Amino acid sequence: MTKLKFTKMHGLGNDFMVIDGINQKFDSTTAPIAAWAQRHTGVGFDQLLLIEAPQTAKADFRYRIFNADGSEVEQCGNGARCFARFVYDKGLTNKQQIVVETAGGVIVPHLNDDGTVTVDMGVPLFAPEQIPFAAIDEDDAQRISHQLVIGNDTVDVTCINMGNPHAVMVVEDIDRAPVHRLGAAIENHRQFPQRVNVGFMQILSPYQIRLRVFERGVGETQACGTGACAAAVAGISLGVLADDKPVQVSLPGGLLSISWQQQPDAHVWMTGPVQTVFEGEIDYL
Ligand SMILES: N[C@H](CCC[C@H](N)C(=O)O)C(=O)O
Repeated sequence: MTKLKFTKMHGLGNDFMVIDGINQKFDSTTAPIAAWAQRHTGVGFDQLLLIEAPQTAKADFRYRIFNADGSEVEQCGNGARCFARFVYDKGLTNKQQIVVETAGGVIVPHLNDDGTVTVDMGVPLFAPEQIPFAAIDEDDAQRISHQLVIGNDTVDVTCINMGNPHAVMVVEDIDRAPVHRLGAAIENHRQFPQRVNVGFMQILSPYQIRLRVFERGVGETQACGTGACAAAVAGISLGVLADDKPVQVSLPGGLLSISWQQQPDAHVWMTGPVQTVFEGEIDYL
């Protein structure tokens, strides 16, 4: 039995088990990821982040993301900030601007001098087939907002792909929103063939929102980076948020700043904090 070294990190309470898969053997197909994710009997985390060598010469690294239920997914915004801090602090790079491949596309974190990290999260996608979302008819397929029937409820969601799929709804008061009931129902709704992350957004001003996210494969988290990006893009697209200044997104775990101009191929930029909590090792193989 060998020991697997890992680092526990978080971005606004969205927490991660970070593994250097370059200098250690790690096989994601056999690792007990869901068991390690358990908060009472395992390490406890929302996602496991695996650092690997890049597959193309254009990138510095590849980083893979596994939810607490063991599912591998395309993108993680809070994880991208922790990834950048990890590879720099571990001496795997001396760059402060890092090009990294993910299953959801190439992103570029920038380590800022004040300790925060700014990430170019790429271009948001809206077409149903890009979410993916199974539109009910041709008219539905032309829209970015869709009506979902959930039992006796009908909810309006705006769908954005940030590398991973998001369904965002506007609510009056996120403290009273049925995040767990409706979040679970929408996550597994038949019109989301790959499931979906579900954002509950309360508009405070054209530049400020409160947000709770019921994450695919996890449940409600303290913060969701791609969810904050998706909510800001949804709000700007719906005309309830402005795009001439960053949108301040207040999540249960703290604040993210999201910038996006509503123009073709405009990139989404996210800035927020990172925290390293402890170094650990666990029996493995
Ligand atoms: N649950 C997400 C992955 C993690 C996203 C989140 N932790 C973030 O910071 O973006 C999904 O299944 O697509």
